[in-house]
Amino acid sequence: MASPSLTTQSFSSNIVGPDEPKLFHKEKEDENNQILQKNLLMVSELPSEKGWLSENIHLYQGFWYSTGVLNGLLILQQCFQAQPSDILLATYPKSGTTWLKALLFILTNRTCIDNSEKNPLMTTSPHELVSMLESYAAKNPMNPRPSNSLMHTHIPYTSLPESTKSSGCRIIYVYRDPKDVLVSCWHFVNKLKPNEIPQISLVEAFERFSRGVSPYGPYWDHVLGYWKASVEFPERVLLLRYEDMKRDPCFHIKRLAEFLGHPFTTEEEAGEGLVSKLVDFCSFEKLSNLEVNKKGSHSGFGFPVIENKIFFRQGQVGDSKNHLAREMIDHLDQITEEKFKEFHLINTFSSEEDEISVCPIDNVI
Ligand SMILES: Nc1ncnc2c1ncn2[C@@H]1O[C@H](COP(=O)(O)OS(=O)(=O)O)[C@@H](OP(=O)(O)O)[C@H]1O
Repeated sequence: MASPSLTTQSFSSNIVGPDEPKLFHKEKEDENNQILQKNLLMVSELPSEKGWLSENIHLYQGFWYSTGVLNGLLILQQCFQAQPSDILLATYPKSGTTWLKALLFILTNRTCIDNSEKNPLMTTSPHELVSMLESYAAKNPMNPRPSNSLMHTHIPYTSLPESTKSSGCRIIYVYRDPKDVLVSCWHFVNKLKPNEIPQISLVEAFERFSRGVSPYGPYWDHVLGYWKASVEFPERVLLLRYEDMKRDPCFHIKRLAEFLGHPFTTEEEAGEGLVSKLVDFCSFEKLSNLEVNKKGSHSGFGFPVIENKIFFRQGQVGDSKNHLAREMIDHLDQITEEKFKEFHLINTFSSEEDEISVCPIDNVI
């Protein structure tokens, strides 16, 4: 039997609709601008560096953010109210967000998994179905809570709004080999950037990523924040690793369902049951080949139009070996070892790297 849905799905947004009186629009716009101005003043006093795209990024509470994201984060810290039934997916960028958004959406709406129009994932990007909190808050500063209880953020654990910790809401954190994260992020940023902005080279991206100066970086502190929380509050924070999920997705989906308090039934787990259907539907091959993800677009991250296809590239473990030189790989592995050693997260990525053939350094662009 299918388990009940965990979320009340409503695809309406909290943005003022077209029927609202013009005056209301104007007042709302003025209020939004006041909040923005106040936050910008605060941001202007923070340490800044050149970002991966054209604009500067700022150091706030030990992590780097673009101005728009930081504005969203400040709004969330000021007034976001989490509910105990909320489910928050947290990730460092390019660690499996799109995949987990799709999986969690289906997991919490188990009745609608099929290839018909009734399944929202057939026609809508996972990024539209599961809102990113900081981006939503920047657009809706007076009411920064999306209507769905399934939400996503890239914000590090230590900077999350207090209510996400005190409410007891569930947090699922996915992390991935930092070398693959760097390469995925570099490809993404260069696809996202407007034509008039020059590309960031991989060497430059590597240098900044290694120093921790990357969007929401340092990567290592990001992972450790959630790792520590999962050790302290295992009933509230679940850590998943992209590579483990690729190896045995069914096993980890079952873990996920149990963590959310809605384990699968024996029937759902068996053979071609719901678990394997769900895993197949959310696989890279299936999702990336849906019409909506090949041809569709949505707005977000401060961009009016983002093509859905740029969230799907290869979906493989270890692609970084095709881009990074041996020296770069060794350097990133060394940082990972130093940072993670005392927390027993050491060498979690070594098995993928044993038989790698790597790019000569001169070939890295
Ligand atoms: N369904 C599925 N299964 C496995 N892997 C997938 C899936 N969908 C997307 N991807 C790969 O995930 C990478 C994008 O990361 P994110 O989704 O975290 O990006 S973002 O933070 O939301 O921008 C990016 O990784 P790379 O291919 O290495 O660049 C995507 O290809």
